[in-house]
Amino acid sequence: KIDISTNINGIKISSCIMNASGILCCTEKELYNLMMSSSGAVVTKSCTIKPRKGNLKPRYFEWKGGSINSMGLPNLGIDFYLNFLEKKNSKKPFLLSISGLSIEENYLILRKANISSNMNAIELNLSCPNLLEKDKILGYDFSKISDFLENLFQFYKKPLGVKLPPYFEDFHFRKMAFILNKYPIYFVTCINSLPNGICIDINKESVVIHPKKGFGGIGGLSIKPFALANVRKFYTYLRKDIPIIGCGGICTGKDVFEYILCGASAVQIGTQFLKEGIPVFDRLIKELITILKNKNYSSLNSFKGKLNVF
Ligand SMILES: O=C1NC(=O)NC(C(=O)O)N1
Repeated sequence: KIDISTNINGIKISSCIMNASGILCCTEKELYNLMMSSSGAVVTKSCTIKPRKGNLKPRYFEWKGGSINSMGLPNLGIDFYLNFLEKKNSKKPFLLSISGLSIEENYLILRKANISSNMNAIELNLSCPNLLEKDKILGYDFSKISDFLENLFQFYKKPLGVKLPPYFEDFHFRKMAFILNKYPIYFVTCINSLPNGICIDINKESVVIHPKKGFGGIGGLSIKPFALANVRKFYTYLRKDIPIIGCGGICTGKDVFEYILCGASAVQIGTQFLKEGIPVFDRLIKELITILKNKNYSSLNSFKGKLNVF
């Protein structure tokens, strides 16, 4: 019997494969579909204090190498998601993603969330690259994050994980891990999209998305090597009791296996979920189980983090 369930700091997740925040997880129907699907958990669209329309369209584009997006956090507002969580009657774990446009807005949202009992954890998005109102990704401002988390954990005592942007230099991984290791961080999700790429349509000789002169977050196949590296680095530098959720370019069961091998305890599916829809979860589960069977592994712990290096 192959067991692909996982445990994120006490949150038991039946299957280690779930959706990534932002993909088909904004409206009541989308959340209901995810709740009834084989996704191990439901991660909601990052929300703000008020509903938000998001950036002008076209704001999403796919090509064989992945996706580019500048959605701009379109969402139904924190009250909608808290209300949905109160009403839901499913046992499936929910990660409520939040992304205030300012530190103060994050406090406001978290104070509201502090009252709700029906979510399993917050996924604090520190890495949205597509906000016209801001020129900096919070995840790259180490001193601001440090102050923010210091204040946040004075009043927020419920399970809370963070969603990080990609880092590229060892010094940055060490710096970020040093900050996170000071706090009761429930999990770390690596990575959000690669910020500010552009894709071009040579027929029109133009960019393919409207906002920010065509610059947007890159997701899908082409970012997997960077996402795997971020999982591996944080697995190396974070406290051993902080589980890592891998995200970025997962298209097959083999990709899921690679993330667990790097140290991830679970994975999130973004671009491929948007391309394939709800059936992606059953396909990835089947493919992962086949790989574990062929390798004679009975659970994720048989090989989690055991990446060989030369
Ligand atoms: O955190 C985010 N990452 C993205 O790639 N896009 C969305 C968005 O723009 O709403 N947010």
